[in-house]
Amino acid sequence: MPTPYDGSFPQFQSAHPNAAFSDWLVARAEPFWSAATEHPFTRAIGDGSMPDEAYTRYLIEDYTFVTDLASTLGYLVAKAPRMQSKTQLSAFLALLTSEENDYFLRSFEALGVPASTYETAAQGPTTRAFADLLVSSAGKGSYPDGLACLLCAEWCYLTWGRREAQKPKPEAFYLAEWIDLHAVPGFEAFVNWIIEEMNGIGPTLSPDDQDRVSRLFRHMSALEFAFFEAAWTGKTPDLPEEFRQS
Ligand SMILES: Cc1ncc(C[n+]2csc(CCO)c2C)c(N)n1
Repeated sequence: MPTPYDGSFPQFQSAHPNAAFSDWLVARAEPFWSAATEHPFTRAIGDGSMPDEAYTRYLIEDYTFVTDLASTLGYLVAKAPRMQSKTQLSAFLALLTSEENDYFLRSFEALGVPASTYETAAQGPTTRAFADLLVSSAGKGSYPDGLACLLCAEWCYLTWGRREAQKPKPEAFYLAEWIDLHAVPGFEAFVNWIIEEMNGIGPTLSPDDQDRVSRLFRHMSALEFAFFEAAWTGKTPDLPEEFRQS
């Protein structure tokens, strides 16, 4: 696994003249960024080795989390400084609250999960920590704080989605569609927009704000890893020491 870069953004730019702010965020988020985007769970989605039990655990947790993501996007629409940004974020919010719900319902049916289970499921501790960081950063923090968390969540999914889309399609529709959803051009365009938005704003922030944004992106990367790990193993993973009290 790659080791983290621990310098500032200007230091990173002197060493890598073509580097963007988002490249610095990824470099600072290692080894968690790679551990999340290359998690065995993400490879199993595309290679036919996914146990039903693990995928069921994952979807039940993810279904609860999508509600929190919708709240996050609401905060970001409110805080975005420009109309063009509000347009992008609200279009994604509309997608998230319509088509995606249908995917979950069809998948639960195929996996034999009754509505009484997925409608009332309480979030496990990892999902709660993940959703809390996302919602509180967007709600209580600044626009760049919330954007950094959204960037991590969506870019992580685009990264594994594009990789798994190179493999032959899995038989189960819920696996094939989950890959498609994260590898289609519309999703890629949205993630590229978040990357560009962050690359535009990041360099204008104070050193303290840049540092905080990078710590949020790093913390989110660790929680994305933990989210896959919880689904994959059926156990709650311990978070690394550095994230325990923040
Ligand atoms: C834990 C977790 N992290 C990120 C995503 C990514 N994500 C959330 S909504 C959405 C839009 C289209 O699916 C995407 C990519 C997820 N699902 N679950």
